[in-house]
Amino acid sequence: MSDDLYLGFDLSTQQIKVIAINPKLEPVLQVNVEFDVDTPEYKTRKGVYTNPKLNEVFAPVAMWIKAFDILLGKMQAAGLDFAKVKSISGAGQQHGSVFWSSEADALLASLNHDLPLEPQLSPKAFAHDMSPNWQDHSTAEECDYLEQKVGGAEILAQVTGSKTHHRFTGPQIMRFRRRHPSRYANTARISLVSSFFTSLLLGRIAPLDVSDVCGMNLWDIPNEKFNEQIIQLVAGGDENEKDDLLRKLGEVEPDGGKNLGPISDYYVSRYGFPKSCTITPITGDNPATILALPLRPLDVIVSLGTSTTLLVSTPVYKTSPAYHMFSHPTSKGLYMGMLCYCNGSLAREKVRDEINAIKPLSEASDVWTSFNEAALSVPPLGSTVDGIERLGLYFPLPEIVPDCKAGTWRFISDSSGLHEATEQSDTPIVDARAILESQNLSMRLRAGPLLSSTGQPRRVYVVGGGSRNPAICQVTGEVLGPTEGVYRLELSNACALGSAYKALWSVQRKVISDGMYESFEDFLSERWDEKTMINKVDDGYRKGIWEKYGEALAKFALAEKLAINS
Ligand SMILES: Nc1ncnc2c1ncn2[C@@H]1O[C@H](COP(=O)(O)OP(=O)(O)O)[C@@H](O)[C@H]1O
Ligand SMILES: O=C(CO)[C@@H](O)[C@H](O)COP(=O)(O)O
Repeated sequence: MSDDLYLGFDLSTQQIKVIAINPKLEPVLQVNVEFDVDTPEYKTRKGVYTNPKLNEVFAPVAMWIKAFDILLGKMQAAGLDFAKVKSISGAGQQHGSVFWSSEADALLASLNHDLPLEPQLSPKAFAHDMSPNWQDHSTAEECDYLEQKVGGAEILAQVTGSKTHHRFTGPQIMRFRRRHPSRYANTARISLVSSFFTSLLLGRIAPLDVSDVCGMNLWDIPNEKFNEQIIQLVAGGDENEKDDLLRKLGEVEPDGGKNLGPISDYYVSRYGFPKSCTITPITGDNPATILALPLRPLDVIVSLGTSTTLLVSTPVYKTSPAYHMFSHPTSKGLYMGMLCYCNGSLAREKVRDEINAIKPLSEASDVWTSFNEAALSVPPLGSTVDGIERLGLYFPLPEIVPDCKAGTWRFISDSSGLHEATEQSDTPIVDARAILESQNLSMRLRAGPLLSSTGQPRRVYVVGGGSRNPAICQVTGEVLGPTEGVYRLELSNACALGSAYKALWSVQRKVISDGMYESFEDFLSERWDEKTMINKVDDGYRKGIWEKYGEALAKFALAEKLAINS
């Protein structure tokens, strides 16, 4: 076995990470750079800036480039032999856009290897210094306009895989054009975070990725092309404006395993990458996550990063305004179904901090100890002997699923129905279980139709920062009730890992016939060793408890309606 290396990067909300693997899929290096900590001069909080008055959330593009410079330096300091790197792929937080200036191509092509990247590209390579972030909720007007013009949420979902969403790139580009007309006019090309990162590695502006392009509300998934009606609406109305936006967006690369070309000479001279190192399209962080595991029908991944996402891989293109469909990142004919929640780990951290404020931590405990004790000390749904149950909704940020303003709502269910409740003396303790239950009840309510007739999964795989938490894993098992249990991917960087697998596959996939390659699924299943990669962290289905949560679904749906209408 050779000692070649394959890299998977991840440019996510709060950090940039890399995993290097060898051809046996074994990780040999993991390094990360945390934006708030390692690039403090940008003064972001959790990797972003917010403007609550306008519901805006955005991130400085220069910070990502600076963080990438730092990450490469850390990889060097860790002794990574860049000369052994055969291929690179990666993952980017989805939906964010980067607005390149007309100087970008020339600047990318003439990088001086004596200098870091950031001062050579920023600000001149960009028509706008910020990237709208997936947590942004500023495009209600644009979403309503597009939905009304195209004929409603169902039609948009059929065509683009999703109804309009505030964070999706089409509505975001439309708002950018209206608010910053001269910057839009000065924009030569628009990348997603994924193709922006591919461009940095290639030294030229890269095509959009086949899966990540589905997070824009612009791509006609069944017909595999941009939807010209929507493009024209986003671009401002006439044919010329439509063509201009199509030029700005550029091509979409249909093959997720494509060798896009060799790495830019900049990295060869500065870090010692081989000239032959290939760049494979960087995709979205969620599409890359499904590449980290050999998924079978009825398996779901729950990704517990800054966002919470539920992901399935399916051959059926069945759309609904309730969830998202994306083209699969490697396999034509397969699709990724997804639910995405804005209030994932940051909402859990808020409840955790409220509990820690009343229950000071002992030296031995970590920051999650009291939260976990609280979550597991309360019975399912906080039930009392006299049949009272408690539910809650915890949205410190406006939520995507359901589309709801920011707020916290607590409910009591008794024989007379569901009532909104005020805070009580045990509130933060009960909240610990209630927030985990409500996050899982919401997934169960909506993912059911994507799964079996009973809505019960075979396995739940948990990945991402929150998957290290045993209480979170247990409540996930209790509510979703997978028949084979809950498994944790031991490497918490699932999307970086899936990306590294994609880089390896792109180089080693066998040619089956003219233009046909060995599928990613076959390639991975042959090499993947369940015993070393995952651990069972919860038994999943518990008779009686799963059914109890099933009965609570209608009440939970009502609680959501009450919160939306409040
Ligand atoms: N033991 C833990 N329990 C619960 N949450 C955790 C734990 N460890 C890390 N996290 C959460 O994981 C989040 C980061 O996850 P990660 O997958 O790295 O996110 P991203 O890819 O979005 O940057 C943090 O917001 C943190 O709250
Ligand atoms: O908006 C979505 C998916 O639609 C988010 O999942 C982003 O892709 C950001 O992911 P993390 O930083 O939480 O990994």
